[in-house]
Amino acid sequence: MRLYQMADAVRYEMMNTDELRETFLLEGLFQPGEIELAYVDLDRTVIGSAVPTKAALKLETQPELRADYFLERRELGVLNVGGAGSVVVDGKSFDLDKLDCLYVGRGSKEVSFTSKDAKNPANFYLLSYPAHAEYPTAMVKFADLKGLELGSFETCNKRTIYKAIYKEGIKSCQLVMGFTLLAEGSNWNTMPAHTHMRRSEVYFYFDVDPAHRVFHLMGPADATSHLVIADKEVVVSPGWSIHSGVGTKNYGFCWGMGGENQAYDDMDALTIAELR
Ligand SMILES: O=C[C@H](O)[C@@H](O)CC(=O)C(=O)O
Ligand SMILES: [Zn+2]
Repeated sequence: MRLYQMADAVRYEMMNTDELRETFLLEGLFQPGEIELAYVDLDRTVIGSAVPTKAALKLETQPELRADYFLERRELGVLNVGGAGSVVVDGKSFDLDKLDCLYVGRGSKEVSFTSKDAKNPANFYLLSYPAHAEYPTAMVKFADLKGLELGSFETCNKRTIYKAIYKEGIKSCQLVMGFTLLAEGSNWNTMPAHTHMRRSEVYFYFDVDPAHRVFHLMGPADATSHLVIADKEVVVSPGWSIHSGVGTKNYGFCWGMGGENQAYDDMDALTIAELR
């Protein structure tokens, strides 16, 4: 498992492009036939991917966790952004089509991933945090999610927010997770931007056209930087950082958070005019 140590807002100010990318950006996830995992010291986040092809992939415990099994002290969110697949949790199978989301509760001993068609494999995005209690494993289908419409065509930020794991949805200890789809012709996410010191956030960009990129904005409001990112790359956003992006074309992204306070709208809002 790769280990990431987050920089604070002081070190951030001194970092060049390569250092920002090495610290805050995760590349190279979603390898066919593999499970990839990264451990981030901030909020003890584990970020990963599972792309099963012909054989099932098993979520094994990792030496760095010092745990008998992966979810001994953790909970897990799974979002499928690929072809149809299944997640089997302690013998119970959940079928996930594209944009279906699964919560796997603490204490689940065996988790494995399969694809229906190895030629169009499932792409499971994984996000895990420590958990103090067990909540039931539960799935929510994309079709059953009620979208929240935000933004407008005039400001190029028309998008729909789908909340899956949160206070009024699937229950969890600290994980809050959902995804946002940009309308065609809109390219700004999370603008006006915000911070939330109570939670760190992880942005996983998907459905980014291979010829296009998203300019992800980060940093404190008065000292922003950007990371140019391609499809299926992930940015870690500490509580002091804004997290917003503008694509050269529309795209989707999964947002997930760990920390305290699961109220989705617990955000410290910034005006556009405050940004530098
Ligand atoms: O804390 C919440 C998150 O930053 C996102 O949910 C914001 C988002 O998806 C958007 O505005 O497009
Ligand atoms: Zn946020």
